[in-house]
Amino acid sequence: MSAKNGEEDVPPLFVTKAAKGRAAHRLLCFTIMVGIVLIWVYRLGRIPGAGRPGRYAWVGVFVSEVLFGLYWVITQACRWRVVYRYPFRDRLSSTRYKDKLPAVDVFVCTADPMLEPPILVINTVLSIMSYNYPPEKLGVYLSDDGCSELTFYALLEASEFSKYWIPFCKNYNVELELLKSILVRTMYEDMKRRIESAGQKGCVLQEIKDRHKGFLEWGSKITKQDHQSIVQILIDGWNSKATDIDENRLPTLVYLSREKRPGWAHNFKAGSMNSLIRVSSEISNSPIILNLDCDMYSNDPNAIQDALCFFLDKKQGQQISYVQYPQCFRNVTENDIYANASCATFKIELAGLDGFGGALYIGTGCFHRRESLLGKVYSKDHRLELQSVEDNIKGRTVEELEAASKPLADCRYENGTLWGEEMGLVYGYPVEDIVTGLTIQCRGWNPVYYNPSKNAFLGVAPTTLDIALIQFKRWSEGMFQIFFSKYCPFIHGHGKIKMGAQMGYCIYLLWALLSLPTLCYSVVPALCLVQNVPLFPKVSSWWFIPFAYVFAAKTAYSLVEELTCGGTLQGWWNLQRMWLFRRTTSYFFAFIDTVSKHLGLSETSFALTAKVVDDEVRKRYEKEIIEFGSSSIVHLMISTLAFLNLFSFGYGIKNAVFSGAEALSEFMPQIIVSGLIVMVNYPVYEAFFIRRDKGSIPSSVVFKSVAIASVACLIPIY
Ligand SMILES: O=c1ccn([C@@H]2O[C@H](COP(=O)(O)OP(=O)(O)O[C@H]3O[C@H](CO)[C@@H](O)[C@H](O)[C@H]3O)[C@@H](O)[C@H]2O)c(=O)[nH]1
Ligand SMILES: [Mn+2]
Repeated sequence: MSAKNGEEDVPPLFVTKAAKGRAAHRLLCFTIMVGIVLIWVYRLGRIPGAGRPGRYAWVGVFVSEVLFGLYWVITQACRWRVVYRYPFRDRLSSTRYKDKLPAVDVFVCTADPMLEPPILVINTVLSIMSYNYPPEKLGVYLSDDGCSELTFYALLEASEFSKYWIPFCKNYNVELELLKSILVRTMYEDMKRRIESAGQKGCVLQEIKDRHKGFLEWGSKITKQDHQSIVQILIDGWNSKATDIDENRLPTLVYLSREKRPGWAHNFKAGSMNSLIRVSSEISNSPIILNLDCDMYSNDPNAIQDALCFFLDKKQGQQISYVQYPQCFRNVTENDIYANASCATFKIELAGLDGFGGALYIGTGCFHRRESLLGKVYSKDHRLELQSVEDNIKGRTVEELEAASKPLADCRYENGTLWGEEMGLVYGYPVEDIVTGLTIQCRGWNPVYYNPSKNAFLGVAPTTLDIALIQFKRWSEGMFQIFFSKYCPFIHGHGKIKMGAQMGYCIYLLWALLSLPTLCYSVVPALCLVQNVPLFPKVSSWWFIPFAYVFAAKTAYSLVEELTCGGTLQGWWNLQRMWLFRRTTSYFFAFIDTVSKHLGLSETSFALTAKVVDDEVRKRYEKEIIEFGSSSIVHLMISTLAFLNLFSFGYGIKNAVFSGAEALSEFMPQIIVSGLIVMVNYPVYEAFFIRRDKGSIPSSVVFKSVAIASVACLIPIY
């Protein structure tokens, strides 16, 4: 090995490569941009004069096209400089790094034993405990915001089962999904039965409770919203006596339920993560933290090694604050009916943001450097602390450690501190992850987005339309709030992160705003059509070309993108529908709620998504039949838009047939717009006219929406 300036020439642990086809993409962007500008020019030059019908409709459509166009520009920021990362896992196993492997703490968050069944939670925990990583360097912390003895009981069972399970995984090199051995399988099934039967009873049997002191914490009357801090170390992994059946060491396993009291804001997942950071600092204090949602199990026992390649790289590793993996799901059906997989987001957009140094932190599947998460500003001399867990413990007993860490999870602890502001995850936003990632980048760190070919983690995607839309409402609302806060990337990030990254953030932060032009485009052309007010150039005019080109090019582009990312044609079509549903419901209600929050009318909340549904619903999901089923305002909105466009499309066709070529040419673009909306809404009509199952649209919703749509058709156009 050669020596340069006294420094050893170490091979890098990862490389970064630019995506192919940049030039072609940029050329296409240019032509689309020309089309967009021509559309603006056309609109601007032909605003109907005062008093003429359709003047306001015209202006509305024009404003929508301006917003769509500008939004399109920022979505290209994310496609401009796409980069991919490639770690060299094998190089890490060389002797050079053998003793330098840092300890890793894994945080798992759960919040409700009904929506997130304990068996699901411990599946995640068990998958992490069997990582192919020195167990004495691994700590697993479960934060239970549900403060449930059922979850605690499940974790206790898991700690016992792990003694058989971990050696089994290591001997046979299996992962959770490949649970095949008869003995271990039976043990697992038995454990699962016990946990689920406790769940059905709603409590843990006294004879089981007598087996562990931890249950004493649930002695007095405690509720989810009102209880003391609970810290229980179930496996003290630093103790050489904590071993599995093969006498190999076990990872540390800790249960935490931070204190909650009425009147104290608990800040949802961000609060839970911050308690985890502090409690773990008292126990293992590992320099690397992996953070996972409770439904997201590890699918690759070597994922830690991959992530470490980034942190330990001699040249660039020092500045890396976190390594974010994509959020992939184990329950996505072939054509991804609710567009959960977001292929283009995870394969292209996030990699594109990474190209500008703006890799997002998306809350789960993310390895952090503890010090950057704590709020440290990047400086050149940061090194990963290699202090061992034993050193941190300083000979204290399990009871002493529990006693010392409990106060760190108390409500009062954060009073008058910088937690939630400059330390730990940021408070006040339902998307704590995005805003926290942004603040970390603004402190000079350089995160990495890594999308391995083998999924490192697999989570649970929503399986009903309601859950899918509620999730997007929380996200779009949270992100819109960030845009209007002091953390707006253009202000907070000014001079600190690249312009491309600032713009890239806005793809997501501005989701809620997009609801307005989308609603305008799905209502105004339809209403104008039934009132015989033309809004677009005639098909026979030259001006029709930019409209047609921009639409065709963007559509073809998104289709090609989806197919190259592994999606199906049907999946892409489903994405178009979800795109419309999200924008006209989730984003719209998020927009309204954000505005009302600014007026002080409501408070931030975090709507937890259910990870399990009943059998009937699950079967429909597996058959890719959309679950409408409830009569919420969301469904009223969806079916009103569907019927409005059905009416206008029908009217437009009828008119075209009777009024001849001239009218056809004039109204064709509007017929197309309504026709497309009708086509993507096909499942809505089907749910009303054909389906009879419980997931179809309640007739009350349909009657209301037909009434609203009919009345709307009578409104004169201004
Ligand atoms: O008060 C709370 C609320 C939630 N959670 C946990 O947060 C995680 C995410 O909640 P979930 O209902 O599954 O929401 P998702 O929409 O699936 O979550 C995505 O979006 C969130 C931000 O909105 C991020 O925090 C998540 O990491 C990201 O996966 C789960 O493990 C919950 O147990 C808590 O610990 N405490
Ligand atoms: Mn989730």
